[in-house]
Amino acid sequence: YPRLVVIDDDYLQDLGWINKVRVDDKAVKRRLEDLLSSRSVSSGNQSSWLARAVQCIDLTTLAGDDCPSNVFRLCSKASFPLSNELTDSLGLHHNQLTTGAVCVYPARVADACKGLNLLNTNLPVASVATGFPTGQTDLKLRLQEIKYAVQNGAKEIDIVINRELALTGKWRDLYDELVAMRSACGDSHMKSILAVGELITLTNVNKASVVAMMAGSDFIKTSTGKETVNATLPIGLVMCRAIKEYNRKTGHKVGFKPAGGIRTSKDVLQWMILMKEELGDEYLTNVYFRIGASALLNDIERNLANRISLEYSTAEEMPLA
Ligand SMILES: O=C[C@H](O)COP(=O)(O)O
Repeated sequence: YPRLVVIDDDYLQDLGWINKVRVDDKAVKRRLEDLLSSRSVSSGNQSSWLARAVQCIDLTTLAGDDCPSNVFRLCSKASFPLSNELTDSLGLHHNQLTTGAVCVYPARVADACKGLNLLNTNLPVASVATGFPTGQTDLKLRLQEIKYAVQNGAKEIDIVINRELALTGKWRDLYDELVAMRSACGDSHMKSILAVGELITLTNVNKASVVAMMAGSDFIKTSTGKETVNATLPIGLVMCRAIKEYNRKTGHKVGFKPAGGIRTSKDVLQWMILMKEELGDEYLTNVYFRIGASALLNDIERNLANRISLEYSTAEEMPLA
């Protein structure tokens, strides 16, 4: 594959690597054009790809008016994302398909755990933390927030990185903060949100990805969904290459989570093609691939229903999503 990320041969297993990275923006554009024009999912395979996409969704609600009842509804939807008719059409048992996780604010983690428990579903609860979405609080408070979410039952913590440190090139300080966050997560997985829309250059995206992985992130995640620019394919490609390079140099496999603005079946199929082509089939499973999305499931349901009945339902006909 063409090298998009250039790292000097004499790199060390330390932050010296970061200073030697640059991304060729034109090569990123070319690779994506090539990928999207030469690869597609055949019509006959789209239903199974979309079912797989459902399993990778971190079904998310991150709203100011979240409350126990809508979090319970989210948990129900995550536990039984498709109607019986749709699961039958996919040849699956009714309780065989769930989303990858539910994702909520720290104050709603206990509600989500209770809801999933009532539904008898063994799905992880992911919590955003560290002053999500901006991260603009003291480090001590950000670490306390992680611990609060973990104590309430979150098995995955979606932290936000400190953008000031990234934008001013203080990669060592960023690394130190992330190591402290990793430690606060304990046994829970850490997903590091880079807020790529605020990092200005693809080179910064690559550097932030590498620092986050070096600090022990289980996943790197594009965005909070609250920035002006969220998950885009060029940014995703750069992050995938960082994951690949990191794996090649260290043997560690880090997961990837695009999030923010992924709303249609067409969008998600493009992301899955990117995963398959850049990182391989393992990155089409929810062990290594998650999609942070609040509205995507609705469109997938409508798309699958369309394949059965040849009628594209309205969003209102799938109200729970
Ligand atoms: O992490 C998840 C994102 O906040 C979801 O963003 P979205 O509402 O654009 O799907």
